[in-house]
Amino acid sequence: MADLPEGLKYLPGYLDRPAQEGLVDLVRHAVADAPLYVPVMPGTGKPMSVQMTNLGPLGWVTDKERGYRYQATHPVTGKPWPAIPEALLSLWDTVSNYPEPPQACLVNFYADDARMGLHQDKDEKNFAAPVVSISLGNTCLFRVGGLNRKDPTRSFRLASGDVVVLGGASRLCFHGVDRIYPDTSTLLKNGGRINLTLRRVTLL
Ligand SMILES: O=C(O)CCC(=O)C(=O)O
Ligand SMILES: [Fe+2]
Repeated sequence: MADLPEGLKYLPGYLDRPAQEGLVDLVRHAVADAPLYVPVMPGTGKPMSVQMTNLGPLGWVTDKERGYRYQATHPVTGKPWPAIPEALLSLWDTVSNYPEPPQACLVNFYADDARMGLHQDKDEKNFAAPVVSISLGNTCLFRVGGLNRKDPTRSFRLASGDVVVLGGASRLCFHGVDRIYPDTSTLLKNGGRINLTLRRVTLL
């Protein structure tokens, strides 16, 4: 696709249907142990429209008082996050071009009316490693811009099985999800969209 930021890899249809079903199954099992919860914005305490959980030694969390950060335990259960499944570690190995494994897999669940505002992924200490994003379920409208919030953006749809790698010069590009298109996939029985992002958090 033309005009994508340098370093952004867009891999449409990267995962076939059986691979997508396998990942949904793994996510379902993980969510039984580490339930989805509603994160709130720092300061205002405003709830996000996306529900979240994590896999891996570290997980991205946010709350009113302490803001955005990574921590080793689920904020509701207090338990360590479930492990990142082998299928995701191997996907990272194939597409990340980074020698160390991911330390966090953020699981975002979007109901069909959820969205995610334009933001940078910058709570990691490691910007050399890419963020690898996997889309499952209903198609979304994804927007990506530049390194400044006001830079021009371009939008494209991410369908179930698509993978995006925000690496290199695109690692800190602003991005967000403007909308979910209902009934565009049969993968999730009750609709909505799951996004998984694999991240390296620490430098070493
Ligand atoms: O849902 C997506 O495609 C993007 C998610 C995202 O940007 C994030 O979790 O930081
Ligand atoms: Fe992001």
